Amino acid sequence: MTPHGTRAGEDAEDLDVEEVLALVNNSNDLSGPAGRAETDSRRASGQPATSPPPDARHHATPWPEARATAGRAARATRRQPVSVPLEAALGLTLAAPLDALTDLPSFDTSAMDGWAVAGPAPWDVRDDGVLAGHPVHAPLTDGEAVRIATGARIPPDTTAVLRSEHGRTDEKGRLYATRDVVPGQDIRPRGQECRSGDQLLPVGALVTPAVLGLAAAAGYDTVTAVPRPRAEILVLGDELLTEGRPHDGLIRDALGPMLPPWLRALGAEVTAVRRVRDDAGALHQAITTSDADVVVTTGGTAAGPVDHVHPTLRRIGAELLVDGVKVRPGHPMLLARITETQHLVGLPGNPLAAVSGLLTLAEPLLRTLAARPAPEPYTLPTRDAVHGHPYDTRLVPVVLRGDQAVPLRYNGPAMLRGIAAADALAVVPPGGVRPGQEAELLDLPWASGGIGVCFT
Ligand SMILES: Nc1nc2c(c(=O)[nH]1)N[C@H]1C(S)=C(S)[C@@H](COP(=O)(O)OP(=O)(O)OC[C@H]3O[C@@H](n4cnc5c(N)ncnc54)[C@H](O)[C@@H]3O)O[C@H]1N2
Ligand code: MOO
Repeated sequence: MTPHGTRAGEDAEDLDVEEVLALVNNSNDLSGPAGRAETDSRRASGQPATSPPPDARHHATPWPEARATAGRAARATRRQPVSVPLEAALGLTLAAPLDALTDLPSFDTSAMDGWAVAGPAPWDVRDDGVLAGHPVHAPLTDGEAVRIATGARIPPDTTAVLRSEHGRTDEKGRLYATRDVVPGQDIRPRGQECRSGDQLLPVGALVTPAVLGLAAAAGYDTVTAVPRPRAEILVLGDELLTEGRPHDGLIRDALGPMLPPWLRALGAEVTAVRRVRDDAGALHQAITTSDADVVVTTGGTAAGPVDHVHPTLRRIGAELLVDGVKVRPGHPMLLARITETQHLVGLPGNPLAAVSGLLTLAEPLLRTLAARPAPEPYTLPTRDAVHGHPYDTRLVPVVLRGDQAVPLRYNGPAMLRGIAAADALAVVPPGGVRPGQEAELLDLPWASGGIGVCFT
């Protein structure tokens, strides 16, 4: 069982994601300005949630603001902490403090292979020995020694542990030390690392492989954590093939294979990947029957004859939080609140535009739902000049070489060749960057070396 630590009189089980996030990320002002306040006041006034009229859609959101809005969007969503077996907890955020369930070490322990000795040398060595995992041994009396292994319990009344390389026996089998013996040497006293009840890690800590080890050592079988947000992927497009080579105007679905592991790396549990034909009724059915925290659609965000995402969101009365972003590629991306507890991220169909939507909208949204801390922003000089868009931010695949970001070719919206070789995306402001100019970088989950590399 997992204990329920308390914080200032609160039951940890009552902590919701918002509180955990506040603890994880308390230096950021996440209370947020416009978007949230506007949403809340609209709700409070009882007005129906509606998308803006079509003629307002060209008022795309600036890229930094779109990310901030996505990061704030889920803050009001209450998600109850869950008890998770250690083997399933990697990458989650602790929703209760990790308090030691035992002293560590939980008994006086030998730090070395050698002898437990009592009193001054020489010592008569007992016939038996003490191994790790053995129960308590009979007390030693002065002048006695017993062979002992690293990790074994120290017999009562032991003065010190003599390492095997620091002892020699005479012809009568008596043991001598070849250097001074300091009382207590090479004994790890019970409670040296912690006492039962000590807080080992606070609420908000990320469960890393090391945390799993610490939790196990401290007696845990489960930890109390923020659950992984559940994401369902709806792949739209009648032109998509799931196998073989493109033919007769049909193309391979590149997003079906790419999105599930990417979303997992961003902290989501992917519950399903469903292919939805270009039919408004089918899309309506798929969205309204989903029980995922986040529905991710691909394609159908623009204004073509079979682009059904906007009309469907209007039909269900979804609240459009972001409707188009001033970013290239990916400008038709969108974020909507479809129920009190569910969001929809609409990724454009062009594959690199979809990646842009993942990093712009899905990443901050999932991060908030999972109560993960925001990555520290960082910049590097770009080796080469990168053309900018006149008004919009560009996201350009780069490889990191030394302390420089090297822009890659094949960075068009429909291309994956650049991103497949990349370490990061460079954020290129309107107007572009000159050679040697610093640009912000968004690490790709597998290149960052962070917990995200664990595609569990
Ligand atoms: N009149 C306008 N047309 C378009 C605009 C615009 O502003 N005005 N924006 C363009 C941009 S930019 C993008 S990006 C796309 C976004 O289109 P949709 O989200 O509606 O996506 P689709 O039309 O369904 O597909 C676009 C493109 O991507 C291919 N695709 C779709 N899904 C997949 C997939 N799973 N794997 C691989 N490729 C996929 C699809 O076949 C199309 O070629 O709109 C532009 N048009
Ligand atoms: O979003 Mo589109 O793919 O910019 O070019």
